[in-house]
Formats: sequence, C-alpha cells, structure tokens
Amino acid sequence: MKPKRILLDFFRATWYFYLLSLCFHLISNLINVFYPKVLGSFTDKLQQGGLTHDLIIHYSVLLLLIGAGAVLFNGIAMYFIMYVGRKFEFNVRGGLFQHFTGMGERFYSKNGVGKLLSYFMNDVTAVRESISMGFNATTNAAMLIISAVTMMIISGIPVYLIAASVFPLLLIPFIVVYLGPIIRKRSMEVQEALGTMTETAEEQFGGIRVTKKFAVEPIMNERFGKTVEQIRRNQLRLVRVSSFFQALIPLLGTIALIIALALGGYLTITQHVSLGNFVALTLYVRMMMNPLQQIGNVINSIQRSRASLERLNALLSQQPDIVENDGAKAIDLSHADIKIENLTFTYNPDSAPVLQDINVHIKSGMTLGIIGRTGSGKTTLMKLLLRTYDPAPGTIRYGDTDVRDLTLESLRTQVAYVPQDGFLFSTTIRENIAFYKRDSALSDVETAAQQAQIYSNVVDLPDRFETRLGERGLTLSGGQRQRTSLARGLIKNAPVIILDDSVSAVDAVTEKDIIASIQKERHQKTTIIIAHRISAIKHADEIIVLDGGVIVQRGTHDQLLHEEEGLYAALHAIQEEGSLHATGTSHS
Ligand SMILES: Nc1ncnc2c1ncn2[C@@H]1O[C@H](COP(=O)(O)OP(=O)(O)OP(=O)(O)O)[C@@H](O)[C@H]1O
Repeated sequence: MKPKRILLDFFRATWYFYLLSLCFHLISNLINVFYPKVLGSFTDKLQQGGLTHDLIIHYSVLLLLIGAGAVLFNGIAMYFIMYVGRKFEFNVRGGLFQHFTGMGERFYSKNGVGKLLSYFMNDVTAVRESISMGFNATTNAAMLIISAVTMMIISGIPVYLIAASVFPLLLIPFIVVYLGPIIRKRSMEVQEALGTMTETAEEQFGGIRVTKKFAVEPIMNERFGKTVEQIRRNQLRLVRVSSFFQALIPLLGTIALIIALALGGYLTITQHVSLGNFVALTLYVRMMMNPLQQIGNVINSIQRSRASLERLNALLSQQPDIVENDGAKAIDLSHADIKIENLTFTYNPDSAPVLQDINVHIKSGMTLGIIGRTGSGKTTLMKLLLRTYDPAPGTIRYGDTDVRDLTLESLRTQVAYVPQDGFLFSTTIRENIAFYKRDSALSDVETAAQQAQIYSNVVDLPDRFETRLGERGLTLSGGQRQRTSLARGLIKNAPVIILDDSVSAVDAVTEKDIIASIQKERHQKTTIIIAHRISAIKHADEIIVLDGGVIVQRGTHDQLLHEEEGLYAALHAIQEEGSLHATGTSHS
C-alpha cells in the first residue's frame, strides 16, 4: 500500500477553491496597495499648498473605497479558504473513522481510545488551522510585498532605498529554517502529552466507579495531575522557542522601519525623495509588518501541524492486520463442520504459544463445551475461529474452506459471538438486541430476550424495550447486561454461535433456564459454549478441557467424570461441594 498523503490528495481535489481565494486575495491587495500612494499624493498636495475642500473630500472618499474594497475581497477570499478547511476536517475525520473501524484487535490493544480521540480532535484541527490560516496569511503577505515593492518603484522611490528598507525582512526565511525543526519537535511532544492526557482521562472516567469504591480518588488525582503537568512542561518548552520566534519577526519589521525613517528622512531633507514618497515608503514598510508577523505565526503553526500531519498520514497508511485474501469467498456455514487441525498460536513471536497443537472436529449441529482454568486459551481459540487474529494456514477450516479464504463478512455474519462482558451502547434495549439488524421486528427482539431470560426484567422497565440505557449500558445490573448481550447473539439465529462465558454473571437457576432454552432453540445448530461452571456445558455432545493452551481431556460429561485423575473431575468435585454448601446439604 502506498503511504497516505492526505494533504496532497486533498489539494488535488480542491485546488480550484484555492485558486478562487488567490484571485480574491490578489484583487484585495491590488486595491489595498493604493492606500499609501494616495496618502503620499495627499501629503505632496498639502506641502505644495494645493489642497482644497473638494480635494480633501475626494481623498477621503478614495481612502474609504480602498478600505471597503480591500476588506470585502479579503473577506470573500477568507471565506473560500475557511470553507475548504472545514471540508478537510470533515473528510479526514470521516476517513479516519472508517479506517479505524477496519483495523483489527491488535491495533486497538496498542492504541487506547483516548489516543484515537486525540487524533480525531487535536491533530485534524491542527492541520486544518494551519492550512487555512497558512494559505490566507501567506498569499496575503506575498502579494502585499510584491505589489508594495512594485508600487514603490512605480512611484519613483529609489530602488536602493527600497532594498535597504526591505533587507531586514529577507532574513526571515533563515530564521525559519533554523528554528522550525526545533518548534516541530517540541510541538510533537506537546501533542503526545495531550494524547496521553486524553487517554488517562478516558480510562479514569471509564473506571470512576471502581475508583470510588476503593476510595482512591487522591491517587487518581495525582496520576492525572502528572499527565497535566507533563503537558504544561512541554507546552512551556514550546512557548519559549515559538515566542522568541514570533518576537523576532516584528523586530525585523521595526528595524526595516527605522532604516526607512533614517535613510528615507535623510534623502527627503536632501531633496532626493519627495515628502509624499517618504510618507508612502514608511507606510508601505509599516503595512508589510503585520502580514510578516502573521507569516511568522503561520510558519510556527505549520511546523506544529507537520507533526500532526505526519502522524495522520502514518495512521492512515497502516494496514489492518486481518485482510481478505484475493479469492476470498462467501460460503453457507449452515451445514459446515469446523475442523481445527494442529493449531498452535502465539500473540507475539517472542513469547510462548498460548495454544499448542489443538485438534478438534466440530460437526455441524453439535454442541461443544470448553472448560479450563483462566488464561488457558479458551477465548484465544474463539478469536481464531472468528479470525480476529490469523491462525496458520490450513489449521482452521469451515467445511473444506480455510478460514483465511472466507470473506470476513460471511464469516462474521454467520458466526455469532457473545463475549462475557458484551458492550452495550447508550441507546434503547431494543436497538442493543437488534444490533446486527436494526429493523428486526419487535416480536423477534422479544423472542431473543425470552431465550436469554431477560424478558421479564425488560418489561418491568418504564419504557420496556424502548428504555434507553446509560453509557455502556450501566442502567442495568451486571447479570442483566450479560443477558441483553446474550439476546443480541441469539437473535441472529446464526449457523454457529459461540457463547464465551456468557452466563457467568447469572444465578444457577437462571443459567439452567438459559441453557435449556438454548438447547431447544439451537437444536441441530452448531453451538460452542465456554464456561467455568460445569453446569453450563455438561449437556454438550463433546467437552474439551484446556490447560495451559493444550487440550488435556475430551469426551462427554459422563466420560470425563470417569477419568477420576483428570482436571474435569476435580473441577466437578469442587463445584459440587460448593453448591452443596450453598444449599446447606453438605454433610461435612
Ligand atoms: N491480545 C493479547 N496479547 C497478548 N497476550 C494475550 C492477549 N490476549 C490474551 N493473551 C494471553 O493469552 C493467554 C490466554 O488468554 P485467553 O483470554 O485466551 O484465556 P481464557 O482461557 O479465555 O481465560 P479466561 O477464562 O480468564 O477468560 C493468557 O495468558 C493471556 O494473558
């Protein structure tokens, strides 16, 4: 993939706006540049004693027209640039969002939500501001300088006087070249510190309930304070160099003015330059100072935003780690067996495998139970089935098709995955359940809710299925959230469903009802249930026991119970004892 160059692509698509703006800037400056000349001629008339009432009115009207014309055309030029700047923001934000949604889990585990938000907000705005402001100020200044110098020459001001007065201004590019990279580096540090702060804030607001329950607000305040302090330090470092830079530009302007006054004054006294031309010269030099100062600001802001632009280009050039093969096909998984053969997987090449030599044949329509200690690789195995991470070629096949040769859409629409902590959106319960198909009939939503045993809870809520949930579904209890997420998986009625510890937060009676309803509804449909409680999987056609990434046992519930030395029987004994204690029937 070619590296992304968003600015170049954008300019290619919108160059005519810039051209239009350039034309209006040109008109505005051509009008504006007459202002010193008119004043110069006014001064000459005054000196020669030829000023009449009519002439005063004439000059006043002329100056008014010049001012109004310049402002009007400058305003139009600015409008075009601001318009196109907002378009840039809109395009890039849309593109970024689309790009981010295509990225895989590995990308999100590296980039926190706060960081991504910071790219959206700070970086895009920084680039937009610098291109809008940059274009306006640079074209304005360039045109003004060119037209001012031309006008001075036409007015008969000696070239050596113009050259001497304008010379200090020519030093600006050298200062820019020297200070620019320093500003850019320091600005990058500020942007990074801002990203860290957004990330910390996002995480801390997200975890505020935990913070409060542990009464650790002071620690959190201190941690957040450190990130803010880092921003302050970085910003001060940036301000030191950028304010020095910004102060230098007007200083050079002032030196130019002093030369114009001193040398111009001398030449006026010695009759080499008319008083009118002397007034015009000082006004022209004064006139150039503001745009030059703006250019200083612009160059500063361009230096700062180059860091943002580089980051945005780099981000948009990143390829998702999971990509569809060229010949990927969509196949119907309704009757496809899932074959896992000699599957070994590691998240990082340097670390030990998380799964080792896994072999499972999941016949179409069967129920597979997976149990194992925490961290034994159960979820990882499911992520590979969904191709959230890439398994080695040939190790996972649906029917006869390698999972890598399936289109991602066909895979993920036909395999429903219900995680343990399903994220709920801050919208209605109905929309959360009908997530994959927003226009599902209410009756389908209700049926799924019944299967997930959440129906009776929902109908007790004031707006039933139209009840809006708080952020991340926090209006509901943990068990209710889990069952809503389960309903979201069940409504798909997909050929394959994976329940990844999806009933861990419900009581034993509700779990039994959910399992019974799943058994009924998913008869003849492939169902994979991961659980820590044996009660949730004991009905499965086959159960595999994972330990340390390896299948250590497999069979039906009864077969596994007979392997008395096995992990399964041990887990069973512990859980049975626990439930006997819980129901008060223990004899010990
Ligand atoms: N994105 C990741 N990057 C690196 N290592 C990971 C990643 N996700 C999981 N792991 C590691 O892989 C191992 C298996 O994790 P996995 O989530 O598959 O276990 P699990 O059996 O589902 O656990 P649990 O029952 O607690 O959900 C763990 O040691 C975990 O630390």
